[in-house]
Amino acid sequence: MLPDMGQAPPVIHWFRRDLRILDNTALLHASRSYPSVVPTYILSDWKANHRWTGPNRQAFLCDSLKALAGNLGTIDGRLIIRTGDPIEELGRLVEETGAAAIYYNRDPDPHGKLVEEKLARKCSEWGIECHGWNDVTLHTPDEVLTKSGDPYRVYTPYSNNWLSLDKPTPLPKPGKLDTPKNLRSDPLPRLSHWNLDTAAGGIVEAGEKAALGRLKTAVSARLADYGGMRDCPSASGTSRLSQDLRYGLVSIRTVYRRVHEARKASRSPSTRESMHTYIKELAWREFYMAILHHFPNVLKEEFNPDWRGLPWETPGENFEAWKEGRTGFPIVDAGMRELCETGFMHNRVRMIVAMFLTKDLHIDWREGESYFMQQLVDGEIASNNGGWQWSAGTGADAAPYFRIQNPWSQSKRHDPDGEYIKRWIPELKDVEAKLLHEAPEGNEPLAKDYPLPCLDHGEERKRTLAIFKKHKEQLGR
Ligand SMILES: Cc1cc2nc3c(=O)[nH]c(=O)nc-3n(C[C@H](O)[C@H](O)[C@H](O)COP(=O)(O)OP(=O)(O)OC[C@H]3O[C@@H](n4cnc5c(N)ncnc54)[C@H](O)[C@@H]3O)c2cc1C
Repeated sequence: MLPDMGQAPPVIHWFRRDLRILDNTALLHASRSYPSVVPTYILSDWKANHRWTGPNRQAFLCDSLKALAGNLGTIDGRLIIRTGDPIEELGRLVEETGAAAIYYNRDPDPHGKLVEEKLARKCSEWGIECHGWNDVTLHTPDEVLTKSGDPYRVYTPYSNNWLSLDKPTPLPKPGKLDTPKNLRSDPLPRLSHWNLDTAAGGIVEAGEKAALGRLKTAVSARLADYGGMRDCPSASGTSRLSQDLRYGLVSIRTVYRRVHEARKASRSPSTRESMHTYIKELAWREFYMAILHHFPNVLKEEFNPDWRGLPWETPGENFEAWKEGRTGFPIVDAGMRELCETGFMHNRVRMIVAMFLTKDLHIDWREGESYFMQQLVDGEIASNNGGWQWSAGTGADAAPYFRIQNPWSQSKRHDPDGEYIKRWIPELKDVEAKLLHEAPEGNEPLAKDYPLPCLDHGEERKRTLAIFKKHKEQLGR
């Protein structure tokens, strides 16, 4: 039996990475253009193993969908969940509901874009409208180009241009959605839907309300000293909004606007400077999305052609030790354990562990990129690829290959009292802080049950320089 839909046909809003009702471009347009909206989420049906995701992000997705279903109820909407191929499932839903259009916010990832192209073709076959909106970024990749119309390859000129553009303002909450009754929905998913077992225990709370709470805390208590604290992994000095931006629990317009207004209202030059620094981080996010858009080959190869074909080592025992936080380098191990236990790692430490993997263990950045995608709740293809290629020295505007961070001095500089290290490595809680930032003398481990360093940083640094130099010479550069 067809659902009771009254006279006018409904429209489908296809939720993807915009799991909120406030300031949601496509949802607002759908609700304004049609009297009734079918809010839909299509679950993927891969099982157990995925190269690009894992239990932490899926657990956060499950909880965010649950929160979304609740929020939709407040505006007479009902979340309809289906499972499988999005085009087939949307086609079925169009048939069942007689929907006149599909609305969605565009996905910046290459796979998402292919699906959108296919959907547009299908919608014209089905004789219905198809409306995609930019919502994930403040500016699309094609809005921020050089004077000659080319994509930027370097961050600073990109960000100068990006900062100079007028920013879109947040949109209001939609009115009533009046989702047709009697539509079938699959149940809200649990991890078992993907045959996944358990996720990390320390994942931040999911859902739009929690994300707006984090934004409020960031603006009122963290960003005034962002410039001073953002490199201190033991402090709560950053916004912690990355997973919220990844799933669209809060919109980038709202984040920008709140920070921009707080900055304007502040009389303190250092607060204003800090908030400006924060806004420039939002530009890094869009820079990497623009790189992925214009140069999708970065997912397969090095952005900088000079470094394609470098001889990486086969991952072995040391790769496992890196993943498990057992390398004997306390700052590296603390970061990897934070990742395991919370699905998050502080940015400064991400850089340290990524450089350690590529420059000390000589393991291909793609191995680290994939492992991060499986663990991170905020796993974002563009930022993750950008971060890994930056650390490996192979990416757009990357650290030059010869600037190899020393994990011991990084640790001393950014975690001088060892607070972060001791938080994640309880075996080291009684070790004097200064000993955490240098290779232990002789063959004495820092503590019982904590391993000796798995390598000599000085030696591996020399090897890396030699490998990169030889590769460059072979290319005749
Ligand atoms: C190897 C490596 C892998 C990374 N992988 C990811 C990833 O998968 N997803 C992800 O969102 N970020 C990634 N980053 C960037 C950065 O580490 C995180 O965005 C940041 O730690 C999130 O914490 P926050 O929200 O408190 O950040 P804040 O310091 O509060 O920054 C605010 C927002 O700006 C954006 N941002 C900040 N720094 C960067 C950056 N360097 N590149 C791109 N965007 C940035 C994020 O959206 C972040 O939420 C990676 C960095 C490295 C070095």
